Amino acid sequence: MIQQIYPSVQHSFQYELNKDMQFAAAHSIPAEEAGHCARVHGHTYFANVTIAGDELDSSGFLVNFAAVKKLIHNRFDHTYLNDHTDVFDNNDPNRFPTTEVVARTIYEIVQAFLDETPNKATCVQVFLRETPTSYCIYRPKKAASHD
Ligand SMILES: Nc1nc2c(c(=O)[nH]1)N=C([C@H](O)[C@H](O)COP(=O)(O)OP(=O)(O)OP(=O)(O)O)CN2
Ligand SMILES: [Zn+2]
Repeated sequence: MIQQIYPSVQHSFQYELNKDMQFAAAHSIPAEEAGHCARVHGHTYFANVTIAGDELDSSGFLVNFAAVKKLIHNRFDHTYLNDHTDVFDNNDPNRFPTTEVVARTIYEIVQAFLDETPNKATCVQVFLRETPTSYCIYRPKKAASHD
């Protein structure tokens, strides 16, 4: 699915960057309702990460494409997602490695990295395809306004 057009996300930033990547990983969903997905099985995940901002860094990048790939692909490719107990938890449905939770986790990893960069870009969308017929889009809620 790389090179497909993804749903667009509304924002008012001047720059928007998109990084496609894929990783092969196994998982199991530890819930009776998951049926055969409760058994260990694998997918080739396709992720599209959308990052936006107004400021470029000293390389003229919003963020280096390679850094985004390294964060996600290098961490999860050819692994068993349930083993990543720093981000997934077989005892907490909000942290089972479902498409929804993996998409949110990719957002959290990318945003934590961006928060440490000088130009502080924002991850505005993660599109995650798990199978040819199933995908999830995660978009963070906008920070609450206090004025
Ligand atoms: N909301 C969710 N539902 C399901 C998830 C999920 O992460 N979130 N995951 C699964 C399974 O892990 C499976 O990987 C995907 O299931 P499914 O799309 O049903 O896969 P199929 O190939 O069987 O799909 P068909 O196109 O219907 O053949 C299940 N549900
Ligand atoms: Zn699955």
